[in-house]
Amino acid sequence: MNALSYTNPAAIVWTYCGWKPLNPKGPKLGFVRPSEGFIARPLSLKRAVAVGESLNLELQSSDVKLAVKEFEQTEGAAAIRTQDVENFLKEPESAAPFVSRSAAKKNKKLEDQNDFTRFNVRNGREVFEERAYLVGIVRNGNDAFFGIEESLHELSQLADTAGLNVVGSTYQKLGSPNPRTYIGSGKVGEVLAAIRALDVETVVFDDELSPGQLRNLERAFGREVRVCDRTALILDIFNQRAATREASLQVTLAQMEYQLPRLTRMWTHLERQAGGMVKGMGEKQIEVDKRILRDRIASLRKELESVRQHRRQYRDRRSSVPVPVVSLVGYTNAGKSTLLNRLSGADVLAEDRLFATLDPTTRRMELPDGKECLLTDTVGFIQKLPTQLVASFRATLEEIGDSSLLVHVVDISHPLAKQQTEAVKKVLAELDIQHIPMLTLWNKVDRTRDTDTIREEAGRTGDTICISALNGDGLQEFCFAVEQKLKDSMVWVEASVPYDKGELVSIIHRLGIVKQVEYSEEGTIIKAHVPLQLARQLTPMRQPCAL
Ligand SMILES: Nc1nc2c(ncn2[C@@H]2O[C@H](COP(=O)(O)OP(=O)(O)OP(=O)(O)O)[C@@H](O)[C@H]2O)c(=O)[nH]1
Ligand SMILES: [Mg+2]
Repeated sequence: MNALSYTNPAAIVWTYCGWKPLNPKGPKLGFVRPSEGFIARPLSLKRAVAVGESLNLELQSSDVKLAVKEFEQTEGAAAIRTQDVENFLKEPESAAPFVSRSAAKKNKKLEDQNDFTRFNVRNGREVFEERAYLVGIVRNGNDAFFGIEESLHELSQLADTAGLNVVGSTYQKLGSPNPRTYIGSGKVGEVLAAIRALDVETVVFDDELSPGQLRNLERAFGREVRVCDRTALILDIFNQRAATREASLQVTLAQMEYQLPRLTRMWTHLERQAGGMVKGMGEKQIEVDKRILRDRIASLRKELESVRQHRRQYRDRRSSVPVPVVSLVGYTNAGKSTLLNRLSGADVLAEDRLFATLDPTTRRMELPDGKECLLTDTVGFIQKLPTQLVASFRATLEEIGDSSLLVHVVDISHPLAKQQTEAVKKVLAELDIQHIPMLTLWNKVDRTRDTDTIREEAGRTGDTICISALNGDGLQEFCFAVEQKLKDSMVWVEASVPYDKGELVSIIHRLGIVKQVEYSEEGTIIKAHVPLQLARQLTPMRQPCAL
């Protein structure tokens, strides 16, 4: 049958694919794929337009009147290339025979394998640069503080960090995400058209997808297209970046917990880099895999606990010399590591990518008055932080609770500086650390245009200092502020330190502000402002303070 005998573009598409009409005379055409006996329902009007557009077919309203109702199984339409259809429409008889979907994919895979230029080195690993397409939604009455464009922009930065090549993006306004496919079915068709037009290999969604949504979207886009969400992307980045045993255990655990309910071909990204591809897992296999996964999760938890125990002991030892700890917190890419490097001469990786730092790094830093403190760099925050990650990294984040001072680093040159600040505050609020004094740094002032206004605003906010970690602007002011804050948080003690504990006296001199020293028969009587932890150590030796 000649496809041109149909006026419905969808029908042309299906016939071209070699499908047979179910009822050639009826207005609502269904089609049967002969080899598989699969019955396709007609395309919706919207979908037909989308498919038609992707095929560059000119649609008349009379053409599409026939195309009604939802069409969910889209595999057939997806395989056709515009050029093929054009050739077919011009010369139906002599056009090249339709290349079956799997053969076309095989060819494409071979092409890919030869495409060595798409292997890039990221985080010391070879990553295949897949072509990615981003999809988000704007919820009506959205109370999120990130606009959709910004959220997608951030998603594209994440994709870039993960080693993907973003070729396009789209979004849809919805009351709430579609429970079956996250976006509406019409939009699914549109994305599918884009997948074909741009040769997309991975579609990344801006929110976490439910296991059902993931499955349905995978089905809609076909097996060769990887469907992935923001969470999977962040987990992927963390996996690539984890350097210490603890971080890599935490990430693996988070990944497995995410993977468990979604056990499909989701995690082929890394396997694909290794040259393999898990495909066509049978139901039974999935059940077996789920059990294996559960067992591994349990043993990982145990291992993680013992690693943490180790670190806790190390930390306890460290706190036996109670040097005040200043923790740098803030949104990812705010400049925390750059600041740490600048102030302590450390050599922590700082780069213009999200999540450069995963492991807390601590360095000694000298303050203007000669006192010292420990400066700790922490993992950056991000909006929509995956819950699995929050849980896994909780222990790392909780260490912030031991600090004497929190320094919130903000990239003030970022257009969304305010929203990022709020997102960080939200995570901090969940950590039960409100009692710790906080200093805010507006970093990257060298990149801002109206520096004076920003400085004025910082002045009004109080406890906010403008700096440039890059060129050193404002760092002296910052150091003085840290010194002042630490002093403010010190406790006044009067203690009689026995002579056999002479080392304590030198610690008090090193960390505290000593006001008076006297020598009695029992020991050194010392009056000083000292950090809280040191005051606790001195408790047995303390004397009642004179009022
Ligand atoms: N212009 C300018 N760039 C800066 C400044 N501070 C940091 N940067 C740049 O910002 C980027 C991110 O800096 P990092 O120090 O890696 O940021 P981070 O907060 O540690 O990021 P994560 O580890 O990902 O959380 C790097 O390219 C830095 O060179 C600054 O004061 N001015
Ligand atoms: Mg960093």
